[in-house]
Amino acid sequence: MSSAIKYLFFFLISFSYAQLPEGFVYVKQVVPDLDVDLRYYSNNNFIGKPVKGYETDKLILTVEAANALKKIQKELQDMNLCLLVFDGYRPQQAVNHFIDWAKDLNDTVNKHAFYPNVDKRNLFKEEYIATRSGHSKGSTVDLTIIDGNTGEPLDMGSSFDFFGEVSWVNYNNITEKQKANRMLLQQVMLKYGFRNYPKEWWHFTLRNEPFPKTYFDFPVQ
Ligand SMILES: C[C@@H](N)C(=O)N[C@H](C)C(=O)O
Ligand SMILES: [Zn+2]
Repeated sequence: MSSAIKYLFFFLISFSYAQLPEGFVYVKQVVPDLDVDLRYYSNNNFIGKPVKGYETDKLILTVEAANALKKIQKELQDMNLCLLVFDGYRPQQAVNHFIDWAKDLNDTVNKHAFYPNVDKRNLFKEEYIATRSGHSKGSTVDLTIIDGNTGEPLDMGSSFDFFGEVSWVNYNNITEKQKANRMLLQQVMLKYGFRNYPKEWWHFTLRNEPFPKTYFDFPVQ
């Protein structure tokens, strides 16, 4: 490719990304081969429709969190595995949408798939959803591991955002294979500086997060 064409290519690419606050990146610019399925941009989530503040399916994180994911992806690829990310930076307006949704107890369209055994009124009380989320600080991710050949997620014993005891990391009544898959995810995430939230096997926060006290609200666009 000639340098003029290269320049044009990067010029055009840069138009598809908005300007982010300093310290944040579009993760695909750091880890181009990362699989992302931003669930809150879709109907496939616990509220059953796209969430406010998610205007595109582009994953955004702090630079530090994205760099850590790059190392994790590399380590997994050496085992013919990859990461699949469901959520990263989450604006406060999205969290506020969750809070408003929770007030309408008649709206249970996706209860069967995401919280069949938890009363909707208890989702915040039981800490499956937070009113002030680590995600809004930009260094928290929800993710799993997929098989490099098939693209199928490893069996973790429950699906992403299945709110209930079966998703607690140390839940015992799952198969040895499911436990081993959870442990692999734990091990690789902890190795590169993340800590897990014990009630959700998929939720990890960078220990040395650069914005530990700031809840951001810029949209995902
Ligand atoms: C909603 C779920 N994906 C999640 O991220 N839960 C934690 C507790 C949060 O809301 O920060
Ligand atoms: Zn999460």
